Amino acid sequence: MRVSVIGCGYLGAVHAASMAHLGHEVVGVDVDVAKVEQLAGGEAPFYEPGLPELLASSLATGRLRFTTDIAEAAGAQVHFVCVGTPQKKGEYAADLRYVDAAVQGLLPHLRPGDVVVGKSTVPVGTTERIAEEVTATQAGATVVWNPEFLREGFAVQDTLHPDRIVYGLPDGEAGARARELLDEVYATPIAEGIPVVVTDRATAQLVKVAANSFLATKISFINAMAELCEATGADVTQLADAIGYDARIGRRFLNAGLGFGGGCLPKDIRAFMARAGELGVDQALSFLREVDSINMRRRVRTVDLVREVCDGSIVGRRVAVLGAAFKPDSDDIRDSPALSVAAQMGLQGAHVVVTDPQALDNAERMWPDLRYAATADEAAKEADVVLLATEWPEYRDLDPEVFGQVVARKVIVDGRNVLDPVAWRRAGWVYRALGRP
Ligand SMILES: NC(=O)c1ccc[n+]([C@@H]2O[C@H](COP(=O)([O-])OP(=O)(O)OC[C@H]3O[C@@H](n4cnc5c(N)ncnc54)[C@H](O)[C@@H]3O)[C@@H](O)[C@H]2O)c1
Ligand SMILES: O=c1ccn([C@@H]2O[C@H](COP(=O)(O)OP(=O)(O)O[C@H]3O[C@H](CO)[C@@H](O)[C@H](O)[C@H]3O)[C@@H](O)[C@H]2O)c(=O)[nH]1
Repeated sequence: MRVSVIGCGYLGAVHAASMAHLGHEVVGVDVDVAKVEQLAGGEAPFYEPGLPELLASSLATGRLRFTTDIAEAAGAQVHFVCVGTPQKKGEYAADLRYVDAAVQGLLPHLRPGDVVVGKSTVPVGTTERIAEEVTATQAGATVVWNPEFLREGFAVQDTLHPDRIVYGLPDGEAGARARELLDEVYATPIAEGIPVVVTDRATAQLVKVAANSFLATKISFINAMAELCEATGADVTQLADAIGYDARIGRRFLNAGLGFGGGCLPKDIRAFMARAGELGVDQALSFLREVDSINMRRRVRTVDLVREVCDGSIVGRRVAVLGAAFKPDSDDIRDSPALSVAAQMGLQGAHVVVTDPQALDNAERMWPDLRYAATADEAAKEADVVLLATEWPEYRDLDPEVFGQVVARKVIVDGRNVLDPVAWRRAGWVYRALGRP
């Protein structure tokens, strides 16, 4: 099938390459000239394991191309909208200007029978508004919502083998026809037995933000327990293991530490709260305000913990921050807890040196005032304190004996609760963590 993918960022680039991999004829469209050139040349514009190989194999089939010209979307039967929906400046609400521009750009190129498939995360009600705009210009086109649940770092695997596929369809013949096309698009994962949940459009939009709200709540729940553990000398990692054995609770997403960041969870829970307010049901989501506060408090607590191990002042202290990305296996620094804490400590007078295996270029662009080093050893040279902020495997696997020779003082704050306190203490380190004695 011929498909277009509008917006080729973390979501769209993987989606475009994956659709070509599944056998479809794909044109990826983006307004960013440099990104399109990179993608067309087979180069991934960001770090995502497996994407360079998928791009290379999909480009080699001749079924995948990239362009900045939206007119080249003409002729595709299915148009995936994958542009960004960031948080508005100074507000909780989502900024829908990119979705609106993408749809406006697409309108003149739609033909009867075309299906516009929203994949971006949008406030409930957006689809219906867009559907009105689309049908006013091209009455024979249909708008559906097919939210995306991929995780960065696992984006290729999650796109090709998702946990579920959700179709938000309009009623009647148009919905039935769109479903046929989507079944054809996802024929391979469907044949693998991936469940397809067919809903109305409002439900599909809500499924996405509900899922992210649940994940954020689970993380903040365990981080709230970490606050209790800090007040009582208990250990949040053991607590998480113990409650996680209960199959109704589950251990995943109960890793306490610096909290959640990234281009999705923080802005999605805020946009959801804003939308609930517009709908007059803000009380229903008032708990998300607490989820957000617990999460942001972890960043403040981390700076305090570093101050504590510096005998009350970080002014002039050398702090090595291991990690800049919002999570391992990604170079994404959007709302990164690691950089947020690094910047705070810098503002408070510490000499901060940040390192990361993949995110240094992005970090330097966004936070030019921080100092950076290529490796953990370089960052930690003569450091008074090391803060593990993003749990990349190379930081989890550091040998405390060897690493101890680099630093000025053997003091480590484990912001992700991934190091073995016994091994680090045995090697002479002062080991501190969030929610752990
Ligand atoms: N990143 C993820 O893991 C992920 C997962 C699921 C859902 N989502 C959702 O997907 C959407 C995209 O997220 P992302 O992380 O890929 O963002 P991103 O910023 O990486 O990518 C967005 C892309 O859209 C392009 N763009 C903007 N306006 C355009 C236009 N008018 N025409 C064509 N291209 C345009 C930008 O240049 C950019 O390359 C968001 O709604 C996000 O919430 C993201
Ligand atoms: O136990 C945990 C699990 C995660 N995190 C943090 O939570 C954030 C988000 O992690 P994750 O959900 O793995 O990353 P994303 O790639 O942002 O994926 C989320 O956001 C995407 C965009 O909406 C969705 O598609 C995914 O399903 C959803 O997991 C990161 O900062 C993690 O460090 C924790 O602090 N503790």
